[in-house]
Amino acid sequence: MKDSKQDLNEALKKISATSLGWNFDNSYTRLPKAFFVKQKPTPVKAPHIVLFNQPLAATLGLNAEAILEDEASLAFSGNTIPVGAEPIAQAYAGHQFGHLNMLGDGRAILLGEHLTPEANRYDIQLKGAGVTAYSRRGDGRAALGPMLREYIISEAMHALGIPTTRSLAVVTTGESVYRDSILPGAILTRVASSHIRVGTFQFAASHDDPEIIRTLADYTLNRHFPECIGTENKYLSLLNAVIDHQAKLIAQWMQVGFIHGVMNTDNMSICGESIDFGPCAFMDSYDPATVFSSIDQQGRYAFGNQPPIAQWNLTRFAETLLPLIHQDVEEAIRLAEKALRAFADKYQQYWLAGMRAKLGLFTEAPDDLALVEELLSCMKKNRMDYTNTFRGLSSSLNANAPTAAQGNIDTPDFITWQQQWNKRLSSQTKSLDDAIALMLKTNPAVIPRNHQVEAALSAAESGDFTVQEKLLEVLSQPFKEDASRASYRMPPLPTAMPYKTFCGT
Ligand SMILES: Nc1ncnc2c1ncn2[C@@H]1O[C@H](COP(=O)(O)OP(=O)(O)OP(=O)(O)O)[C@@H](O)[C@H]1O
Repeated sequence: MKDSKQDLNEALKKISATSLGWNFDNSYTRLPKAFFVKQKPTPVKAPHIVLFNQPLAATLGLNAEAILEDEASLAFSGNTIPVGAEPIAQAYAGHQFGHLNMLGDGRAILLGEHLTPEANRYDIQLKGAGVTAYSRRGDGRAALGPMLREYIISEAMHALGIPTTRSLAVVTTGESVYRDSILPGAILTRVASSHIRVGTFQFAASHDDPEIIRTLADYTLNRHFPECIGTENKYLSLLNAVIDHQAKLIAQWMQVGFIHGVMNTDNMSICGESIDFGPCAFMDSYDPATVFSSIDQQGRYAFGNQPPIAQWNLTRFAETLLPLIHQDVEEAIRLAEKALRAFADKYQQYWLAGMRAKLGLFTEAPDDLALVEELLSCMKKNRMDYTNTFRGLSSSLNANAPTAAQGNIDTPDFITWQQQWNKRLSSQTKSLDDAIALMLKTNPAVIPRNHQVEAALSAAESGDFTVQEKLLEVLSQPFKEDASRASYRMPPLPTAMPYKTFCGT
């Protein structure tokens, strides 16, 4: 992006709409009118682009090098609408902490679907772009801190190899938003394979018309699961595919210690991407009861509850599909229940396969589950750091490791566990070097530590984006380890106050 202070005129506005190279094809707007309302973003006073994701722009096939800073500020604030975009707010419902509500994009506006040169389809959405028909009593806006947080965490998740929506840009608006205090406003450009949520199906099912839900299911099959279309019962196949994707996703979250924090059904994406990074955070010391969100008083969305909550959400999804799965209600329920029961097995398989890799194991042995569970209970008892313990395991095997076995300790239970694990490793035909290599690409050295994220956000709120830029750079290579990154691996001080996250800002 070139730095330019040239004045903006109408001609430039027209260029800005096209010069990025958007290629919109808005299939969602061809759905029945119930699914969305047409809604343009509300222009903001003084848009200024503060973050732009060049690698993601390249993935999307955009001409990011060519765009001027002022053009980008207009384009990513919604002050100009790209040619071909058909801005809408999407309707959806959602079980929020167990209670069903009718929702919809209250502060997000979908510009449209961009087709990359390889014909991959991505939703381009502006989050914080103004009021919509679904805003209820909200102002349609977002504060800078939470949008930067979503940018950091979503990009960190991507670098960890976890399916996720992504962040293309953050623009400050020059306007204030009023929460508990007065905060700077911002807009995030979110990129997603789609924004079809479990809640979108719940919204469709709330209509007394099976054709509405069939239309959404067919649309979803075409867009995300074309391989299911030719099967004997394509709607049951859809249910199975969504269950499978979620089992895999949640297993990946559990392997890196990610706590989503607000797994409401409107925050579960049908295509299996992580979405909505409001109150999420990564766990430091291992404890399945860990909760960071200030509003999750019962621990509904605690770390260890994420797999059963995913199954609960999938059950709500299955309910919406019942009329499509079979004409006979009892048979439909029987088929759906069978599919849902498979979630636990699938999840366990994905999780155990991932945990084996974290321990450098290439083969399967009957005692592996017990080996993993013993390590976790030792970590819990000794309050060991989840990320550093796993990363430290490979250093403990390697006398030439770049750093000391950071995170590992010498309590009798951990030493006994290490002996069992070493025995298990030596039963493999693969070499120890192979095991170490597997572990080093499976166990991240760096995750978005809560205190690092907060430091980046508070610097940004006072106008200094360099802390965030450095953090983003480190997080873009989470498996890399060198002395310059050592401070990013430090857990919070034991004396630090318990960390709290907040959503809805
Ligand atoms: N400031 C706001 N103005 C209007 N609606 C809002 C506002 N904040 C949240 N909402 C709406 O409240 C609902 C729940 O909010 P939540 O914080 O889970 O979503 P979000 O972060 O805005 O959106 P998403 O799930 O798309 O990431 C959503 O329908 C959202 O659009």
